[in-house]
Amino acid sequence: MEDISVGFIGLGLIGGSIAKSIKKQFSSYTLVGYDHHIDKPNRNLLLALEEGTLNRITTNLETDFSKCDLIFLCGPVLSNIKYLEKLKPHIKPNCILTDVGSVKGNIHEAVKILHLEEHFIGGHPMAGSEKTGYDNASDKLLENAFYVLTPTEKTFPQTTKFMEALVKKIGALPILLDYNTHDDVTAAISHVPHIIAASLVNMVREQDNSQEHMRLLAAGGFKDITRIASSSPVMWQNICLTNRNSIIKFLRAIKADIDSMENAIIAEDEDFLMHSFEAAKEYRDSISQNPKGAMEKIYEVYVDLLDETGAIATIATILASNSINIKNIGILHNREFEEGVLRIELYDQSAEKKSVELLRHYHYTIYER
Ligand SMILES: NC(=O)C1=CN([C@@H]2O[C@H](COP(=O)(O)OP(=O)(O)OC[C@H]3O[C@@H](n4cnc5c(N)ncnc54)[C@H](O)[C@@H]3O)[C@@H](O)[C@H]2O)C=CC1
Ligand SMILES: O=C(O)C(=O)Cc1ccc(O)cc1
Repeated sequence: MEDISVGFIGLGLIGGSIAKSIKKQFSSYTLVGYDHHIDKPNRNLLLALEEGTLNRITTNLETDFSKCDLIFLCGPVLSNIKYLEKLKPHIKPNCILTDVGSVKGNIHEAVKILHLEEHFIGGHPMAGSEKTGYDNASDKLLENAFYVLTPTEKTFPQTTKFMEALVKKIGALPILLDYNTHDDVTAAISHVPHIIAASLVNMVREQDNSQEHMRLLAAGGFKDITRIASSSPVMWQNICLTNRNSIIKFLRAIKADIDSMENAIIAEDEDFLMHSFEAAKEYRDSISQNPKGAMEKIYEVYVDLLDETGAIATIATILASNSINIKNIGILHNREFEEGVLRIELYDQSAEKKSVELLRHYHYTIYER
């Protein structure tokens, strides 16, 4: 990629991490930063300039961003939208505008109204943390994380290609989605979980006794499920205000589920409770331990185990002697496989296909799921 000028509006955790990664991969690119204190540059920008991540900081969008080939909008989702209008009269004809916001529908609507579709491609790195600010930014933050891009039919193919290449170069995994699908998916796996984490913390805060025993005894499970409640309040307020339909849909679904659990507890319905926890465990266990928390495709084979000594070793040997590496192996007991079945996780689709063929060849019973 030829040397270009890249602008950042908002240089906190995500903007800072992208800027650091780009600077590391493309040291000759010119990086310019702007943040929301118009009169005096803020701490995030000064730190990034001092470290050499940014070449320049500016308080003047009109002059400095008119030279940019690529501009990242990295503030809270509602503020990103406001910058579209401010930037429109000043950007170069071939400038690419992108954002990192957790909601995509709202910014795409604004882009349409402003006739900026030929400049804009939405983005959302599916990685981050409960921390904020440039102090916590890292060139490693996006490594191996999915990075959603939301081109539309108006996006130039070369813009999509350029962004895919850039995302790969900074170590993330580009995935193209339409913006409505993005907003539905993230409502279920990110936005509603955040609301639940916040509600759980608030429930404990309100229900604790005067000696604060709940706060004192809050243990691993509570801390795991509520870590994200420490995230930036303004960011989550903006997300809730912009992805309303999808969030409301999934909040209603989970409220219905909690109601069913409550009814089962009132009715002492042992089976219902057992099946609910079993189904949750099975699905959760099937989500592999990706370090960034992203859901990746799982390649797996289920095999009936013969009741004889060394049965697992025989299967492992068949696969190993055919150069198939096993990622994970274990016996699974659940309602579907009451007697137990051997679950073998592989690294890719071709290993999965080859394993099925081989084990069938050796007369093993394979279950397709
Ligand atoms: N925190 C996370 O884990 C993730 C956040 N996102 C999205 O990334 C965006 C930024 O989030 P973070 O970097 O985490 O937040 P942050 O709080 O670390 O950084 C936000 C930056 O934007 C600046 N800012 C705020 N309002 C502004 C305005 N009106 N004009 C210019 N600058 C402004 C702040 O000064 C700060 O430097 C949000 O849209 C969020 O939805 C996306 C993926 C993950
Ligand atoms: O901290 C975590 O585990 C997160 O899930 C961070 C996060 C927050 C918002 C996003 O849009 C994407 C990722």
